Amino acid sequence: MSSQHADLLHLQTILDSVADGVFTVDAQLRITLFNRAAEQITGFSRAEALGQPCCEIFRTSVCFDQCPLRQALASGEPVHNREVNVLDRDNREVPISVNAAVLRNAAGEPVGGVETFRDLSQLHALAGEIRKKFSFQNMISRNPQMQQLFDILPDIAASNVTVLLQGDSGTGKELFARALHNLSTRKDGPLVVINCGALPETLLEAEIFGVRKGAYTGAVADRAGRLAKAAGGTLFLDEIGDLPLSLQVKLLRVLENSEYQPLGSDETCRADVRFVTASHRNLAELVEQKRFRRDLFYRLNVVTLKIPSLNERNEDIPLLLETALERFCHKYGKKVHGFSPEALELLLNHQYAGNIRELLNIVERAVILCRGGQIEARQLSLRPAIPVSRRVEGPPDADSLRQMLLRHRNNRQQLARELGVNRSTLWRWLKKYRLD
Ligand SMILES: Nc1ncnc2c1ncn2[C@@H]1O[C@H](COP(=O)(O)OP(=O)(O)OP(=O)(O)O)[C@@H](O)[C@H]1O
Repeated sequence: MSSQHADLLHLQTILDSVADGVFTVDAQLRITLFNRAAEQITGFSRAEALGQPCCEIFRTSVCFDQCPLRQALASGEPVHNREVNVLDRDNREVPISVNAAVLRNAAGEPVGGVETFRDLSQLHALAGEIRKKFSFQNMISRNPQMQQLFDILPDIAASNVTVLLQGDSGTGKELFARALHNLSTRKDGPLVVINCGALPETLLEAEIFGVRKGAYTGAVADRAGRLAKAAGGTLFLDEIGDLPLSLQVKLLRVLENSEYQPLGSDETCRADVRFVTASHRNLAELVEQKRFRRDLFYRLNVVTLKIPSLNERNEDIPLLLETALERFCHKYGKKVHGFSPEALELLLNHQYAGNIRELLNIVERAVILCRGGQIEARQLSLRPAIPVSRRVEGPPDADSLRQMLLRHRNNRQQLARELGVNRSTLWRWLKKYRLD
């Protein structure tokens, strides 16, 4: 046996004792070594693999446009921890993490490459289990405060009590409202949502309480309000802090004796709804400022659930990112397996002023832009964080808002996205400064 052959056998024995899959290629990307773990993960035997172009044996989702080996050979730099899927011999997809590096001869010239890879199937299965464990009614959180809310939600839902949800924009208040409805005895009835900040006073009154024909010019027929539409179910009043004082009196009456009168009518109707309300503003403070009726406040906050902002539960960011990635890959038919280490670093340290809605927007945009197997930092286009003071106080000053609106050429959806708020919040801000 030549000494070169003996060296090769030694090397093969060493490689076979490694738990990760390892193969090497020559300059033409033909397989020259293939260890036991590589056989187990791909299902191909060493005899089948040796001498074959690596893309015929090691069939990954990135072979033709983002091959880690080609990239390492082209740049001379190793590629680390790239998550891809490999098709095994039976055409089953196996998730793996890949590293690639250049092999050089004694003179330092590239003569081929080495790829090592780890089977992530078990890790993924475990991640799925963890996600299941921390999911509740379409909401995901491992934060102890949120877990406590998940825990008490079924009892609160069953009690039919009026619930006030307090939390910043994008924290999931509407998801909580839906969960309260779905877990209640009214689940087979309708869940009707109305945003009290999105309509001017008269329209809002007509929307909630309904209109009788002739109540005002244009009211040519009777129109049922959301209170009537929600009969037998739940009425979710979002941004209740924006309800004008005149309507607060009317709502109080419904809460006290279930009675109301549609606009332009003397007839008294009975309401059969469960109320859930939400506000990103502190209602108790609005009461002190005399902008919200104290008696209504006490009626609404029989049970108040405070939903923490995403900054108060950073531990949720990885799970949310992973779920969002899966959701948007499915929506756009893309195969993106993860985030590059730099992208992940940015995402984990970002201040999500728009909370979960902002996180979802960032991932959605990145998935749309992503061409390779993973999301890169440049696809995130993270805007600088909005200062905390602005987040809590509300809109930027009138001038800044006007300039931002101009910059987005009046496209409110884009502007709302930049500010990390929903469109109705932006609508209120524009109205406040008469920019609407
Ligand atoms: N815990 C969560 N897990 C997964 N997705 C979530 C979670 N919380 C919120 N989301 C998602 O984030 C987005 C915003 O949530 P939602 O509309 O419920 O927030 P909100 O507090 O009602 O916002 P706003 O006050 O601006 O109306 C939605 O797409 C929702 O599905």
